[in-house]
Amino acid sequence: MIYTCTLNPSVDYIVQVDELRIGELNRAMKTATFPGGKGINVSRVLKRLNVDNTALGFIGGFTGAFIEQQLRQEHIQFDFVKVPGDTRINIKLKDGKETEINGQGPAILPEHEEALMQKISALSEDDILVLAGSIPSSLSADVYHRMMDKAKKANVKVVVDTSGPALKRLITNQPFFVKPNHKELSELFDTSFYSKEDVIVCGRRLIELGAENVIVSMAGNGAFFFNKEMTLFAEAPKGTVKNSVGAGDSMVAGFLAAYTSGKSLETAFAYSVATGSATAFSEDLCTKEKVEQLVSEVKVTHL
Ligand SMILES: Nc1ncnc2c1ncn2[C@@H]1O[C@H](COP(=O)(O)OP(=O)(O)OP(=O)(O)O)[C@@H](O)[C@H]1O
Ligand SMILES: O=P(O)(O)OC[C@@]1(O)O[C@H](CO)[C@@H](O)[C@@H]1O
Repeated sequence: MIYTCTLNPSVDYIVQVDELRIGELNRAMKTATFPGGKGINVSRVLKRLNVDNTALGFIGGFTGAFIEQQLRQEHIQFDFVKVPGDTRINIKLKDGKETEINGQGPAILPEHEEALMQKISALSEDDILVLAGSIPSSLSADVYHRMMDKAKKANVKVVVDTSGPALKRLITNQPFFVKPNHKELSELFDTSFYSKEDVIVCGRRLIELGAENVIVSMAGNGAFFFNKEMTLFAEAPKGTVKNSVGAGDSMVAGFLAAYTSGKSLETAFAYSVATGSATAFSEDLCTKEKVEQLVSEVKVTHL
């Protein structure tokens, strides 16, 4: 079973305005509300790709109830730890550009953290654990590290989709799969990228540091795949971007859906890119039909 873990889920409130005027009254042309948070997005896309999974994490209040209700409607299993306080609301403002304001989220108490750790300890070999998203400020920065230790003791494969110091700390713990975008990768090595070769150098360094499989996404400019045996590149399919929120999470889901169904790593990489673009070209997260349609457009080359 695949388990996703979202320490700080969100209700994503999408607000579309003609032109955002700071300091003035803006009237929305369109609004929408989605259950969000990186792990929850991975869960939703996996389910759309017919992969059963369970969403873990912390949830609370009326916003938490909304997320649970939406997941129930989509027949996604969840086993959240309930916390006092409301799950955050993240505002995604669209006026041709995308401006995001992510909330803080409720405080997590030690007993809640312990309850989640117990769920992680109960995972077993053949399970995959996806650790995705930011760490709430009330938890210590090494929380993912401790979760990963528990999971690895039980031979659980761990997938990491986070950034900054948390990502740096986790790489040496040999995650099965990580998916930074090019900006997160350059920040990780405190450098700037001027060419694709620069990206390749840092991508390969993640493998040397311990990651088993790495995808580095570069939005419309395609993506790289790295492991000990190969380096691959894929162009992103062409299309009109409607929403990039969750495109990266969709890549994680696409890769895992293909990999767990026994496809080769090359094919899983192509699925990953197709799934990311299928979400980028959709209002909400992608559909399976859109992914199937785009995957034939993704040409993978060995470098
Ligand atoms: N302009 C685009 N054209 C085609 N595909 C795109 C475009 N932007 C994003 N994608 C698809 O989405 C994937 C992930 O995009 P990106 O590199 O922005 O990841 P990310 O920053 O992790 O995303 P997120 O917005 O979810 O944080 C890309 O690899 C690509 O498949
Ligand atoms: O604040 P974090 O945890 O870094 O990111 C949260 C978030 O921006 O990521 C998802 C898209 O990847 C959204 O659903 C959600 O609002």
